[in-house]
Amino acid sequence: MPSLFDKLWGSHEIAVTAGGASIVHIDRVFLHERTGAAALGSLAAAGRSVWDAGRAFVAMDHIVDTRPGRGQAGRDATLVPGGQAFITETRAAAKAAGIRVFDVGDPDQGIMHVVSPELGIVLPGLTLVAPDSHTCTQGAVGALAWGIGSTEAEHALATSTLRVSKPQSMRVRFEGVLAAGVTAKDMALALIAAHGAAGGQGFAIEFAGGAVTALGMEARMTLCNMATEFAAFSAVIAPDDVTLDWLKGRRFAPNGADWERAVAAWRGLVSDADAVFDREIVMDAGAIRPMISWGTSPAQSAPAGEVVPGSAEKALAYMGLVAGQGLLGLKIDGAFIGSCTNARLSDLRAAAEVVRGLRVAAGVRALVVPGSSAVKRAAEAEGLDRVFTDAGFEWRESGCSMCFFAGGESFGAGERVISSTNRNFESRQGKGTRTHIASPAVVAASAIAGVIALPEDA
Ligand SMILES: CC(C)[C@H](C(=O)O)[C@@H](O)C(=O)O
Ligand code: SF4
Repeated sequence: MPSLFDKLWGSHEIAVTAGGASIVHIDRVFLHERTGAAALGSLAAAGRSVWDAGRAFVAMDHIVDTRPGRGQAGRDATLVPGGQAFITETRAAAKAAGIRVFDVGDPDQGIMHVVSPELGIVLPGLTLVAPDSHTCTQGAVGALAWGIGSTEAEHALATSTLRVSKPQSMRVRFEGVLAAGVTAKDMALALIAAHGAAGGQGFAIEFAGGAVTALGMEARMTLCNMATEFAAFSAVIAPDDVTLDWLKGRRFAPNGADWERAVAAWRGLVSDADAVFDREIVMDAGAIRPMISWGTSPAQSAPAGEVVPGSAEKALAYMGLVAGQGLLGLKIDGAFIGSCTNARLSDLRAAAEVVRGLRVAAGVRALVVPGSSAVKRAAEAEGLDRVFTDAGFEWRESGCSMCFFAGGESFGAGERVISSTNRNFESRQGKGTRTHIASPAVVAASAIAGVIALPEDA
């Protein structure tokens, strides 16, 4: 009868308050330098301490310099004016609290939502919170992971609990088989385009169905990552052999007999056949095409090749588009491959496959920013860095980089950028920058073509 979400919630709910909110046990807290100092600082100022520092982690990712060779500029380098304090204060506070920091220069540094699964910090059946909206990425391994505010992070650090209103449950089933060249990013954009940017609001989503179980682990993270742009509370995928194979041997994952015991428990983390959901959506995976956003919300996305609709004048004006216009063939100024959505090894491989032996079009600024330092090393071991740099891409150090303007670097006003990130909001990648979001392969193809293009046209 219970769904996966019911099982995760039920195993963590400690009490229900008179007002009906739940008190939930929190297994892991992840912080980053943009919001971490606030949480740790007010905790210390209140004279409280971290309940279990061994279950808290900090990643330096949001505002750290990602330009090649940042090491020489010092580990506190940032292009955010006045931003150094975020880095130094977060580091000092974490150190004082005994919390592990994945710092600049550390081989484990990277974007928190990439690093945490990569190291096996997030595991099936756990609850994990972080003051970052894309925390639900980590639900892809079968954990209940969601984004919170700094004040809640302070509370979670101090008590290993949180007060939360129980979300409703939704299952999104992608049935059928994806066509060649269609990715998890396209599945997410198709879902959000069909049901709106607020379609998941108030819901903990379980992604299921044949097209989801057929995804590799990293693609599952892409799908769960985009649940934030669907306004969902969180997203989860039931752990299966794909999950277990991917997690086995990760540094913080259990090993030996502990691993066997854990696996036996994780096998039960599935929705029962007769589980009831507050809402269910079924998507025909076979009908999904490569998606590209045309507006200023991920919901304003359409299959490549379709024309821009006439329903959103403000978004079209911002994007410099007119109704009835096609996106393919539109001239671009920038191409960005990076972020917690699409900068894992499989993403970089897919993009490299497209650019191998080709050159970025004149006038296009193209960048690849690996999601973690480990992804960067693995890509370099395969020679992917050379594939990109030979083609004319910048090959960066890991971090959030130009996924968001607040990282300190940006594209120019009016510039059209195709990006493997998750948000195409106004000024997200620079004041007045026009962002189109798409899969890494489509971004790579467009960089080569100099216009928005599909891999088969690059
Ligand atoms: C800076 C941070 C709080 C923010 C978030 O919560 O999502 C960022 O990661 C983003 O993607 O906009
Ligand atoms: S990569 Fe982008 S979306 Fe992800 S955490 Fe960083 S800023 Fe947010």
